[in-house]
Amino acid sequence: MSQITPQKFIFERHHRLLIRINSHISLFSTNRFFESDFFVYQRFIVQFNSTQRFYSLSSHVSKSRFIKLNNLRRNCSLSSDAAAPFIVADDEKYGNKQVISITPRLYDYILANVREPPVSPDQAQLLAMLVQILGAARCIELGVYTGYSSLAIALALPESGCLVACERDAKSLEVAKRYYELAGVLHKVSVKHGLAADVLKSMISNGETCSYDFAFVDAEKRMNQEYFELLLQLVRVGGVIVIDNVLWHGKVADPLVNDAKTVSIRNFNRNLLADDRVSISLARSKSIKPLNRDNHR
Ligand SMILES: C[S@@+](CC[C@H](N)C(=O)[O-])C[C@H]1O[C@@H](n2cnc3c(N)ncnc32)[C@H](O)[C@@H]1O
Repeated sequence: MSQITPQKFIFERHHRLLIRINSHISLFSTNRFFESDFFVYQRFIVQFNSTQRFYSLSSHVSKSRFIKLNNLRRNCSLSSDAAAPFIVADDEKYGNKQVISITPRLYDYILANVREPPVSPDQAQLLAMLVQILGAARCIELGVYTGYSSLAIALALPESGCLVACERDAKSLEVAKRYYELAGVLHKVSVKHGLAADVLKSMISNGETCSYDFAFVDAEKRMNQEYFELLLQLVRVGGVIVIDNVLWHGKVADPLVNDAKTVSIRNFNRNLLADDRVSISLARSKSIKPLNRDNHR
């Protein structure tokens, strides 16, 4: 149950977020800025080009501060050692999550592949916050595992909301369902056991196009392009699609790494950059998934 805590207390941890949604989304957390400065962006947030809105969740954050913080981050990043390895720690304090330094090479990759690199709070908070800001009622998650991120989404949904949670591994789903029940959100979650692409295709055939507000993609990385195309049909204009771990532990920026998964993520990132159907932003997260989860991808 401790996994639920960060989402439950999302508004009580004094994170100040400024989120701008017009041609892109910018996110940053002012009070966590300094401690998290050296961790990488790893998640694309995709929004359909439509709305011209401005959300300020903190009246204390001015635009000039935004610019100042961005400049500072840039200086810090550029001062890091070119020869430093990407992976700098496996920190017990953060549940043995792997953290990554921004080296000049990775930073260059970020600059070349995103329209604006923002800063964000940690993963589940970001998902829950996006769901709340969007006023999302219908969401999709691809890749549930034991339910951590889907729980964050389900908790942020209204009582009448619905999350389609898709996972190919039945055992993981059983664990997830136990936590949905314990958290009192089981009624909001429609669990789909199967391959994500097949589930999305059947949702399209069932006439569910343009009926979802939000999607989180965290399943088979090599399928990201296909998931994305299917989700573009299911998520409404103005909706948001979040794609996990697009920097792939920094490997996308390493020309010496050319395994199939890395190449496919690299190609997907490049395609997304050129895709004018959507606005994109790359959100930094403080932590990367625990190493042992890689076995499930
Ligand atoms: C990184 S884990 C998801 C973690 C989860 N989103 C969370 O934060 O707790 C990836 C999951 O995707 C599932 N998966 C991988 N390929 C899949 C596919 N083609 N269809 C459905 N699920 C898939 C794996 O079984 C694994 O449980």
